[in-house]
Amino acid sequence: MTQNILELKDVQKRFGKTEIIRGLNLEVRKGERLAVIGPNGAGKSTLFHLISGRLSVSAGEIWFDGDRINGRNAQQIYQRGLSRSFQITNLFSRQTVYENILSAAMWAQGYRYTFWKRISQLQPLHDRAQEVLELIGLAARRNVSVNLLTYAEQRALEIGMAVAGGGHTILLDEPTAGMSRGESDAAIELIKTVSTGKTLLIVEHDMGVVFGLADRVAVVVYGQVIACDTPENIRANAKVQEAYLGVKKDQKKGVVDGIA
Ligand SMILES: Nc1ncnc2c1ncn2[C@@H]1O[C@H](COP(=O)(O)OP(=O)(O)OP(=O)(O)O)[C@@H](O)[C@H]1O
Repeated sequence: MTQNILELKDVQKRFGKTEIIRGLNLEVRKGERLAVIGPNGAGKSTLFHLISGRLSVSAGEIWFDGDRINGRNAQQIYQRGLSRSFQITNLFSRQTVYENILSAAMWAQGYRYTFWKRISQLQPLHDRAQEVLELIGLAARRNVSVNLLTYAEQRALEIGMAVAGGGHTILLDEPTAGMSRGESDAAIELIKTVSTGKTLLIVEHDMGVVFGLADRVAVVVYGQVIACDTPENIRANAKVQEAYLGVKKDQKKGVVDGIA
């Protein structure tokens, strides 16, 4: 029997009068790697904000690990085991790599940054921060200010901060955006490593990353999931090819082959 770790039931999100998420249903299985793809503006990031508690739903239900989580705040959801990536803009750019990882681990435990001095006594959090540093390959950059890291290193740090809290489910929003092919390949390996034994949801535009990582792919178009299936079946799905790309297969075959 398949166990779902996350379920979205008829979720809606409006900004003012504009409906962005329009009755979205999605089931995520425990331990799977699920990629969320779709055209620009389809609502993928909004969907992640709803799941992680950064935004509240206008209607519908979100269930995570047996609990209804819509209505709970981001930290409560994080503490239940759902970690999401921090954007670069959320990193403390003048703090070191280590301090950023430690801050993320602290936040997951419910500490605020003002507890900084007392945290030196909290050895388990330091141990966790060191473990994550090694996991993401930044141990040698431990004491470097974040603003001196390369772009790829900053993205790796974001992933590290997402997993620092030890959540069993990880949300990553476009973790390879702006990377070269080589950097993306390294990021795929890193994401595989950090998500081993966990559930992963990833919003991703790069189809090489999607097909290199995902067990299943959910296609979001105009605020709804129009298909959720294995990469092979998504590749062959005519509805996806038309709706996702907005073209008929014979009109733009090369591009369709690109996604497929
Ligand atoms: N806070 C907000 N207020 C009003 N409109 C918003 C807000 N956040 C997002 N939107 C709108 O919702 C729509 C979906 O945005 P979202 O960022 O979720 O799409 P996306 O699928 O992640 O797009 P992309 O692939 O380009 O990142 C867009 O039209 C966006 O302008």
